[in-house]
Order: sequence, then structure tokens, then C-alpha cells
Amino acid sequence: MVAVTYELIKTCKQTGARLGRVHTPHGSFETPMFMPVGTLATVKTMSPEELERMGASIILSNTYHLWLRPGEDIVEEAGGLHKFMNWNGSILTDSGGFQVFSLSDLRQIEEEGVHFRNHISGEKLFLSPEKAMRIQNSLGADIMMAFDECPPYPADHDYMKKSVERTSRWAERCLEGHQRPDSQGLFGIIQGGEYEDLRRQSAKDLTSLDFPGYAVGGLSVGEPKDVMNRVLDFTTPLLPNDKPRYLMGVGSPDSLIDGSIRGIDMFDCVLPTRIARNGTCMTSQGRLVVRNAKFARDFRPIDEQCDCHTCRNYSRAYIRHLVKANETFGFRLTTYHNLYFLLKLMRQVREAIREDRLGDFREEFFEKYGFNKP
Ligand SMILES: CCOC(=O)Nc1nc2cc3nc(NC)[nH]c3cc2c(=O)[nH]1
Ligand SMILES: [Zn+2]
Repeated sequence: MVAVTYELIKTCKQTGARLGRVHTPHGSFETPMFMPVGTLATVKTMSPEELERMGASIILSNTYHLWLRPGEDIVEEAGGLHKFMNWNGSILTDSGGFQVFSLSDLRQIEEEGVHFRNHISGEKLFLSPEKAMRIQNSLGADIMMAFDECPPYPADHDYMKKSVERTSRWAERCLEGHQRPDSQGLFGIIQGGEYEDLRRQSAKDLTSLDFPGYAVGGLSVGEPKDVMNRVLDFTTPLLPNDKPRYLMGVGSPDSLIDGSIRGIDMFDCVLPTRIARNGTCMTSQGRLVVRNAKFARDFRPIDEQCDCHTCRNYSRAYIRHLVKANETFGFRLTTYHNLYFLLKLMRQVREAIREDRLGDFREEFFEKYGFNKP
């Protein structure tokens, strides 16, 4: 029994975008889909009930962070992440260590695995493909990610080639180390940086291992957007049509649309929740920094075209007041709106695919949001 399956519903006639449906042991969801990030088993300031009400069907948590705090053993004793955090939708766990790995001063990568420093206590840590599988098996996520190296950007071709080959060897070790393939789907991660030959190599190695889904890794690590789009142009066609494709760490509105056009089905990003906590909101007219003095007496909603709980009940003036006073409720309101905004954007993307007009939707959205302005 395969834990995670994909159903291609249709392809947009105007672009390469796909409308699909992913089935997991905790429900199914249409794609392209955005996944709110809940690093420490909570999407910061949101309750599971609010996530459900806004239309989230899958959220992301981090293996590395939960390994350190509270420990995967405690989560396992609770009956797994779903029970521990009372979330009945789907969960994907990625490493969350990608920032730590690339930034850690002690980071040392060997064939066996990665040595690095605990970002909280400073103690020395070691993670291997086998250990990453054991942790994710204990956490009980519906979708697990293979243990890979996400090289920094830019990286020279020689380094990247060696890294891709090791990541492919690690992918095999992950499949061998995965204890629960019938209840947890393990996705492989394609690396190779901006080099087409290495992306081909990585895709060939991993698709021959027959994972239930594939992620495009090594992007959204500081490269310009046109580099990301170019890499996607030659990478997504290398992936099987009948499996989900997940672009890791991508979540600005323009990248979600451009990634969908290039055949990506799943996205995650901390952007909406992170900027919400400093009072910045995504709106149909572009970004709005609610703490700005000009909103002190502005009693309109954050976004007049938004029908979310925040926009139906609270004003810019009130949210500005809360944010400036560092009131937690203010950040709950901005977070709810930003997540709703992206989930609604993905609904509009799926609608546009159904009607074969995602290219037109892109032009309209970019114009309104201000992406086309030089
Ligand atoms: C054990 C699971 O390993 C991973 O999650 N690896 C992985 N994670 C990534 C996270 C990323 N976040 C961003 N931008 C914010 N880019 C990312 C890339 C990777 C990746 O290549 N590989
Ligand atoms: Zn709203």
C-alpha cells in the first residue's frame, strides 16, 4: 500500500501548470497548494481550528527543530505529530536544518552524515540519512523528506557535482532506513544548483529509486528569480508526471504563480507568517506595512478585496495600534490574513488552470500587485 499518491486532473492549455490531487493518510488536497510552515509543531500564533477555517489542508514541520525540542521520542509517545498538536490534516516534515546546516560554523559534511553545532546549546550534533529517517518515522508525518545536502548559492560545478553524487547515495540510504513506507510517503530531493547537467544527473538517480514524490531542492537560497525560473524550466520536465513536485522554501506570490506555471504542485515558505510578525501584510495591491503612521485613522480593512476573518472584522487603525503596542492579537490578525491571502491565491491559480487561463491570471495579478513595475 503506497501512503501518498497523486492524481493529475488536467494540464492548463495556456501554460505548463497542472491541476492535481494528492492523497495522504490524513486526507487529500488539490494542487498547486501552499503549505503553512509550523516549525515547532505550531504555525506561529495560529490554532489548528483557524488553519482549518482558512482552508489549509497540509502544514509543514521541521525534523531538526523537533529533534532538539521537545525530542521525537516525546512526540512519538504522544501518538505522533497529528495527536501532539491536534492537527487532523496532512503534515510534511522537512529538515528545517537547511538554514542551520548552511550557517553553522561547525558544519562538516562527510559520507556518513553532517556534523554541526546545536543552534540553541552550542553542543556538537551529528545527523545521518538513517537518523533523519528514524526521527521522521517517530514524528509520524504523512510526507517525509530525504536527507540531502542543500549547497549554498553560488557553488562551483566541481563542488556541486560531488554534492549531488553524495545526495544520491544518501537518498538510497534513506529508502533503506525508512521503517514505515506504508503509512509515510518519502519524497526524494533533486539537487544540482543552476547546472543543467547536474540537475539531469540528480533527477536520473532519484527517479530511478521510485519515490512517491519529488522535491526540487537547492533553490530559494539567494539566487535571482530568473535563475530559479530557468532551473525549473529544465528540471520539472525531468520529473514523472504521475507524482507530486514540491518546490522547497518558495512562497512569494509571484514565485508561487511562476512555479505553478512551470509544473510545481506544492510550495512552502515562512514568508507570510514571518513578515506578519513584524506587521507587514500581503494585499491584492501589494505589500502594506500596517505600523505606518498613515494608517493611524484608516478604518478600512487590511485588504478591501479580502473576505478573511481579519478583513471582515478589524481595521488597519486597530491592527496598527496592536502591532505598535506589540500586542500578540495584532500578530494573530496579520498572520491569519497573510496565510489566507496565499491560500486564496492558490485557489485562484487552480481555478485559472481549470479554465486554461493561468497566463492571463499571471498578467492581471502581476499588474495589480505591482510586480511589473520596473
Ligand atoms: C531531511 C529533509 O531535508 C530537507 O528538508 N532538505 C532541504 N530543505 C530545503 C529547505 C529550503 N528552504 C529554502 N528556502 C527558504 N530552500 C530550501 C532548499 C532545501 C533543500 O534543498 N533541501
Ligand atoms: Zn484578509
